[in-house]
Amino acid sequence: MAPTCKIGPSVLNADLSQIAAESVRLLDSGADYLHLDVMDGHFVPNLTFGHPVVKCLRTKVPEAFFDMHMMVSKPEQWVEPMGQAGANQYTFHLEATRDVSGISRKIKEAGMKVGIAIKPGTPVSEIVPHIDLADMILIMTVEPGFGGQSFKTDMLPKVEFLRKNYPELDIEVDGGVGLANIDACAEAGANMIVAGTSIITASDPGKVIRTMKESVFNALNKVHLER
Ligand SMILES: O=C(CO)[C@H](O)[C@H](O)COP(=O)(O)O
Ligand SMILES: [Fe+2]
Repeated sequence: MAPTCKIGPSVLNADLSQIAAESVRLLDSGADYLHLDVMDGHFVPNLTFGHPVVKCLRTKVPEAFFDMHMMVSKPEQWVEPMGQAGANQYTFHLEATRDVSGISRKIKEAGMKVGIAIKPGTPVSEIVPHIDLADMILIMTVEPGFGGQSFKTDMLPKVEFLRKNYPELDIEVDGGVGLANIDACAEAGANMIVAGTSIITASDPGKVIRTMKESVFNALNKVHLER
């Protein structure tokens, strides 16, 4: 099935004391899912929140798709707690595990979709042997750890490679994405767009989300027409 366009704002740079209200505001602005950044202070030099927060958030946001970006050193450790907390997709970093098939099986057994992320320094070729295990591949367009960083355009060839070789794959970009680079992301073939700062700080988040959706929709349509 052809990939569809989905915009998933990250709440990383939102007012985390109001994470539920901020999540509702983003969903009411047209977000297709929520991208929740979990950091353990080991895999990345920053610390955010874990499954207890996700469990509470789920009670306030019962319907939304929670895309967990697990920037943690021991991703296996948090699979079951996140599944029980109500997460829908569990995206671990390829660099954080030696047993991709084992953790992927655990994620599916916990009732979640499998996401595999790679950092800017990891070649896209390293993901190829595992591609059949994944529901989604996340191409980091910043060094993971902080929101508000500058977009790394040189990551887009990784997206192009994946889209060319896996036309049905969900491909997500994450980090520094905004209106200045959404067309490049869409034309490279990304169909799941994570944007934090550019949406959270916008005076009209709905307008930013609609503009991003239009860009990705046009790019997906163009590819479809060229086939
Ligand atoms: O994974 C992340 C950082 O490691 C965040 O999801 C990403 O940075 C989103 O925030 P922004 O759009 O502000 O870059
Ligand atoms: Fe993220």
